[in-house]
Amino acid sequence: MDAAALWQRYQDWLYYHEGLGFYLDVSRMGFDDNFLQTLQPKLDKAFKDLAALENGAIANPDENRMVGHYWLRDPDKAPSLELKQGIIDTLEKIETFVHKVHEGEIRPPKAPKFTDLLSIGIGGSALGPEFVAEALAPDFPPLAIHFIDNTDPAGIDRILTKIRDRLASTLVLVISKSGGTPEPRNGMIEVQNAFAAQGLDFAKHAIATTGVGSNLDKTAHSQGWIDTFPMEDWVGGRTSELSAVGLLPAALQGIDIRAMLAGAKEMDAATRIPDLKNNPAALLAVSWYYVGNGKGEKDMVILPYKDSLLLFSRYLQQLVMESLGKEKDLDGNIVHQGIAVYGNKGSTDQHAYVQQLREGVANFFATFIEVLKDREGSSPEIDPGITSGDYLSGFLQGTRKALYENKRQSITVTIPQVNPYTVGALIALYERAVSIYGFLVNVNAYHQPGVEAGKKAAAEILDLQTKVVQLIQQEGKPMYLSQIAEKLGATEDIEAIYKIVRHLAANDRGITLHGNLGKPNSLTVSTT
Ligand SMILES: O=P(O)(O)OC[C@H]1O[C@](O)(CO)[C@@H](O)[C@@H]1O
Repeated sequence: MDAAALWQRYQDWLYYHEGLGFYLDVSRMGFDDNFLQTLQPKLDKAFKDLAALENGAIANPDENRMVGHYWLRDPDKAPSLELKQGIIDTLEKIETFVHKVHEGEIRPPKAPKFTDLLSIGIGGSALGPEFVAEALAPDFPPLAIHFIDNTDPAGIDRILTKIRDRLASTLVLVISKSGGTPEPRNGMIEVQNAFAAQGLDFAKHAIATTGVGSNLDKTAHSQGWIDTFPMEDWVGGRTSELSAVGLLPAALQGIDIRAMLAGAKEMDAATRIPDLKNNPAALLAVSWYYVGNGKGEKDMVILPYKDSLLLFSRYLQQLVMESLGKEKDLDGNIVHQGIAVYGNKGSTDQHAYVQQLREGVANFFATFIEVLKDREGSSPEIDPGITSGDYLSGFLQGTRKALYENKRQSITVTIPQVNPYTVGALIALYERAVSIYGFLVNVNAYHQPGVEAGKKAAAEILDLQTKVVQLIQQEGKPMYLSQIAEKLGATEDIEAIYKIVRHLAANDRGITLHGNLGKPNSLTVSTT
């Protein structure tokens, strides 16, 4: 396509939303009118299905749940007065609580005010709060946030060491919808130990966001924690940033949560329009469908040219991959759907993996996230008439052009600046695009059976570990791995047994390995 035709295509397809100051450019995706015509019936159906979803249809058949994250920013859209009131009440409760914490009315027993916030959660109960903290937290927030988002002991130590001197003024927020996920439970217990070691009353520092009636909810109530906040049944983890999950930590950091909700509401209104050219979420979903043949054949590389949006790709990774990565479609056919997502930030990535994007395997499409405003205040000139921001902008344009010249397709999302309003809008945009794409490829975007399988397998390993240790202790003499496996009636699990004892031995857990470490069959295992 020559320059004039490309410029025309750019203008023909440019989406602009005045209220949000938001642009979407899909001109560098190669679809044509023919393709769009073919897809139109599916798209019309997706619009209808999505409207039904927003009206309260059961969209998650195997869990018999509604999917209502859209109602969080527009409670009038909730399908019942009770749900609407619940949303309003939770928001007010968050604001009242946060005000009291900031004013020192809710305070720790041994300090005048809370100074730090330790958020414990994983997946959807961490990625949104982490992304928003990185994007929006003020430089000197009323409470500085820290995250424990894994069961890595060294990772937990790192955070606890960092806040050791301020534990007495740390508010701990445990987030878990199910209230039974092992990683946050482990984090919570480790943090409880750290509080106990300093003679601090953990319960007087702790709050939880969780499903009403969950184990975590029960623990919080029975131990007399400061408060609990509900995570509604109809909000999935990966779409929970604008529920109490994300709003509470954001507000505690001094982020304007009403503006986040307003941005999302405005984007929801824009993406509800059943007309491709006037609906940015549909434009995204259709572009993804086109480029990956409706089978996710191309990876989505997210390139935000703004440091504060660094974690957007990690956030989107869960939203997109946990929603769309499915073995079966809604009719039970094996489809192995999904779109792989990765990314970091520009222009940093240009010095890392953009070389491959331009010249290597063409298995991706890029999404540039452009922010028009460089910084608050004026910029010094680096070269005559040129600022650092001009460089950043130039690098974005240059990379987009270089990719296009090599037949690598791209989308460009442009926002005026990074603020609560635009971040709320970005979250809503991708939530809706994922929903539409899910309907286009006919998968249930609201469950995650694959993750459940991994959790089950992990629980079996821990069960096996208990049995292995008991056996070695009972036998009281060195045993070969094959003997352990046989005695436990677990010959198929010999590799797992080997890895269990190797891990225990590496951590001085009362197990020793003798023999050639490179030849597992030669090893004997005994108590230390
Ligand atoms: O909030 P919870 O119940 O602890 O779950 C955390 C995460 O785990 C998952 O269920 C996957 O295992 C995610 O969908 C969820 O965001």
